[in-house]
Amino acid sequence: MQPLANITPLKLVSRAGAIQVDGVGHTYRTSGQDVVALSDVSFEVKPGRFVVLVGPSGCGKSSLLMMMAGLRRPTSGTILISGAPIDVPDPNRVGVVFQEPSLFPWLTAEENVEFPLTLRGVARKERRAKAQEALQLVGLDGFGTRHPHELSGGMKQRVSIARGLVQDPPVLLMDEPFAALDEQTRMTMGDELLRIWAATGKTIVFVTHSLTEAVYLADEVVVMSARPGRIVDRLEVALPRPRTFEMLSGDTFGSLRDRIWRHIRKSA
Ligand SMILES: Nc1ncnc2c1ncn2[C@@H]1O[C@H](COP(=O)(O)OP(=O)(O)OP(=O)(O)O)[C@@H](O)[C@H]1O
Repeated sequence: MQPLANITPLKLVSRAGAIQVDGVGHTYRTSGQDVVALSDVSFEVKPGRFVVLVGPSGCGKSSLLMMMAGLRRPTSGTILISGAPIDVPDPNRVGVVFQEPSLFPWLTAEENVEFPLTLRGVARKERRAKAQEALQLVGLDGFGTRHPHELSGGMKQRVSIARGLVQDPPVLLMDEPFAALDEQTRMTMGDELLRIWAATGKTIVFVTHSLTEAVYLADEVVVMSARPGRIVDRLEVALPRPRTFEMLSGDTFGSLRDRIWRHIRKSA
């Protein structure tokens, strides 16, 4: 009989929030010619990590995010979210925030946040309670009855983040969410996002063109080549948390940003 010490204990590991991208490629078939956007992209994200994707314009970052959100099918390879394939959007597993907040102008902030729950037929009282909780999380307590035109750019993006979080998905995908904001608001929103991330423990995959934003936010930066996008580097950001403004001028920060820039310059 096998001695007990040699038996590997069965590990009950929760895969909620884990992302596995395996050999993913994507080709857009247009009437003129095929556009190979991505080729053989593989990486894993452990639950609760903050991963930032960077790469030259047109390298396929948004396409990759759309596939991770179930909004597009890979031409090759597989994507697992929380251990299962993602073939169609599933707001219970993945929340998505885009560059433009894309709020309905005729709905209040609260109603915009509630919208995914309204689509699912959730009762009004429960919808309202969840929307208020999400608005509180993004720092918009008391602004629920305002319409989008009564909110600043940063506040609108907060509403959009609250909408992405309202169904409490373990994964949040963010495609250049702060790109349209002025620099000061963008910095503040970065800190706000880190606060929300720390409070919720979500897995976040965040796309940006800003190398400073990438290093400031990330546990890990994944660098992609020019189209067809492939992964050319993965950098662990070994800066302590909470991140602070002072870190931006430190040597560690500078050398990480330089390393990313060297890849991007080579690809451009
Ligand atoms: N619907 C489409 N039909 C044809 N080609 C497309 C389509 N969408 C994207 N592409 C092409 O696929 C490539 C990747 O596009 P994608 O938007 O994913 O890149 P990106 O890295 O997010 O770009 P950017 O950083 O400029 O936002 C680009 O060459 C783009 O022109």
